[in-house]
Amino acid sequence: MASPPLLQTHALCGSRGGRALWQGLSLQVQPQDCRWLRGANGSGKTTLLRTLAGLRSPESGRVERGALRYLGHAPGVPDALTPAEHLAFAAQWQGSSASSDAQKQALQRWCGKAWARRPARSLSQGQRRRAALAVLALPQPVGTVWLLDEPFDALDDEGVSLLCAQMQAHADAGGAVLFTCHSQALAERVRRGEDLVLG
Ligand SMILES: Nc1ncnc2c1ncn2[C@@H]1O[C@H](COP(=O)(O)OP(=O)(O)OP(=O)(O)O)[C@@H](O)[C@H]1O
Repeated sequence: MASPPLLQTHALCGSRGGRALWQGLSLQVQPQDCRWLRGANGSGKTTLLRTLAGLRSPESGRVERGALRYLGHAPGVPDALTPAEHLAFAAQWQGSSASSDAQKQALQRWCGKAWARRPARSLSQGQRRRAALAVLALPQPVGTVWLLDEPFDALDDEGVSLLCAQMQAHADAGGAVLFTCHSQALAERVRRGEDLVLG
């Protein structure tokens, strides 16, 4: 028997500034999916991810969701926090059982020793992106869906490989990923399951 979807939408419609972006979208995200959400600039990818995450109301229709992690286009690490503090705050906020060991491992994997305890305001875009991505390495419920908006932005080659491995391992473990990315070559390194195309 097929597994139940981890996230699904029913006749979802979305618009922005009076312009319809998508209509009647019935999407099912299954365990082990790693799906590329693609479309031209302005086609509504960010708006859709935010709607799926519950950060924005749809025009009509509904979303059924379980555990999820949303990472926006901007890394979203507050200026005043260090990557270590951001991770500790995220672990607490998620109510995750992330031990200090799990936090340490996530920090070591993603953030350099030289800057993991410096305020984000003093970090580069790539370092900030890494601090945001470290949160995904914390323990989380089985079947969590990751909604990632341009997660490869600003990463160097090593960061890209690390993220590809993290996305694949998450899908292998029964989670799912829906991601945007403007590079076909990058998307092809991780995509699994049908693309979702807007526009
Ligand atoms: N604050 C806003 N007010 C009105 N319209 C907006 C606003 N922000 C975005 N839009 C419009 O909503 C549409 C969808 O934007 P969205 O950011 O979801 O697209 P996108 O596919 O993620 O684009 P990109 O590939 O450029 O990141 C665009 O046509 C944009 O002009």
